[in-house]
Amino acid sequence: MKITVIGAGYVGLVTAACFADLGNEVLCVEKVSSKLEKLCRGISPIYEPGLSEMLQRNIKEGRIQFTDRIEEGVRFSDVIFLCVGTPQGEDGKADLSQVEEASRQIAQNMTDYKLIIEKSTVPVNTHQWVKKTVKRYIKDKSIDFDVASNPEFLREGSAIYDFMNPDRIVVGVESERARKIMEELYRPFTEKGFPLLITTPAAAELIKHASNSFLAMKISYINMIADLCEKVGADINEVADGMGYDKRIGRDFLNAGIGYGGSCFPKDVQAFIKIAEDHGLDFGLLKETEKINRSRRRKFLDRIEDVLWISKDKNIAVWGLAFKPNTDDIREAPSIDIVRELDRLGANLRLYDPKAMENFRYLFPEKENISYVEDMYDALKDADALLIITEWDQFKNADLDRVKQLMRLPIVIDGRNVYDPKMMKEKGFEYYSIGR
Ligand SMILES: NC(=O)C1=CN([C@@H]2O[C@H](COP(=O)(O)OP(=O)(O)OC[C@H]3O[C@@H](n4cnc5c(N)ncnc54)[C@H](O)[C@@H]3O)[C@@H](O)[C@H]2O)C=CC1
Ligand SMILES: O=C(O)[C@H]1O[C@H](OP(=O)(O)OP(=O)(O)OC[C@H]2O[C@@H](n3ccc(=O)[nH]c3=O)[C@H](O)[C@@H]2O)[C@H](O)[C@@H](O)[C@@H]1O
Repeated sequence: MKITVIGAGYVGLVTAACFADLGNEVLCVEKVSSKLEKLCRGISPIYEPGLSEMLQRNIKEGRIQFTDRIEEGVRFSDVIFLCVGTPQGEDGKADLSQVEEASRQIAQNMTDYKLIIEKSTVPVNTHQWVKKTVKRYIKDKSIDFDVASNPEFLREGSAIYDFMNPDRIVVGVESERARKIMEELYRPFTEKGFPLLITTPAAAELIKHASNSFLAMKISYINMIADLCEKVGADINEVADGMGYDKRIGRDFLNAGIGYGGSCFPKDVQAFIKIAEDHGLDFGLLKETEKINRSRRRKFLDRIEDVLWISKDKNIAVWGLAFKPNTDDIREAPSIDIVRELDRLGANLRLYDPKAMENFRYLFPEKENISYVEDMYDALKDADALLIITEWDQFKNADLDRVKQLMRLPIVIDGRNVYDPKMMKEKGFEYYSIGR
């Protein structure tokens, strides 16, 4: 099948690469010239495990191409995925200007039938607005078109695996024609037994926001339990394991820590609160979810101040800047608030992340008290404390004897519960983690 993907970000690029890898012919439209220039040279502008190799393979075999010309994208195929950004806008509402712009551009270039598929996360009933916009801007009003909702559930860091092995595929359609195209598109998945749910577009849009908000709520819930564990001397991991064995609860997303970040949970929870509000409902549960999440970063900073007494002039090593492991994405990462505050307090910070340092440097350029190191152990020389903010595997597998040897003081403040407290104590560390 021929497919057009608009927007080559984390979702668009993975969608384009995976559909190409499944044998489709894909044209990906990206308006940012620096990204496009890289893509045309076969270089992924983002880090996502396996993505570069997949892109290169499919470029070589002629199944994927890139352009910045939307008219080319509209001409190329009848199936157009909208994978543009829907960032947080004013008052926490989703900013839909990229969706509106792309819908308008598609309409202005349409000369025959198109199926426009929202893959971006959008508020319920956005498909109505996309339809209205296309109807307004289309030149030939007799041209038929459909709008479908096909939310994406991939996680950064395991995006290709998630896309290729979905728990479910959700497709919201209004016409038989659209349903048939979507079923054909996802046949390689349904043939392997992955479930495909056909719903209305409104239900599909809601499923996405409801799922993300539920997962965020699960994280805030376990973080509250972690606080309780600290008060009563229980271990949050034991509690989470004990809860997780119950199939109705499940162990996933019960990892306590410094809270969720990333480009989606924070903005999607906010947007869902606003969506409810727009329909006269007070989603207090999600407001609390958000409040708990925000307080995690402050709590971690308070812990640092409690342990070090004064952060000023202390040498602090920071391991992990990305909002989660296996990505270079730092959008809404807890590291941002933590580094900003420690910088304000006058600490000397030596930062390390396997993939996210380039992005972090844009926000925090190197200066007298902020430096970046290429080797995680170099961050530790004469350090008064080590902070762990992202649970990359290389931190889990660190040579702890070497860590201790390099540091001035063997203090580790771990925001992601990477190590076993008993083992750390035996090794002579002063070790602080979450909920244990
Ligand atoms: N990042 C993630 O893990 C997931 C994101 N989503 C949702 O998918 C959507 C996209 O997210 P990301 O890929 O993270 O965003 P992103 O910001 O990384 O990518 C969006 C891309 O679209 C491009 N773009 C915008 N308007 C365009 C236009 N008119 N023509 C051509 N290119 C255009 C932008 O330049 C940008 O490169 C959002 O709604 C997000 O909530 C859903 C599931 C997972
Ligand atoms: O809509 C989206 O963009 C995506 O949002 C999340 O994916 P993502 O943000 O990429 O990564 P997650 O693995 O969900 O982690 C999000 C944040 O929650 C934190 N987290 C996750 C799990 C956990 O148990 N505890 C916890 O603090 C992570 O550290 C991270 O900061 C969802 O998991 C995806 O299903 C969804 O498609």
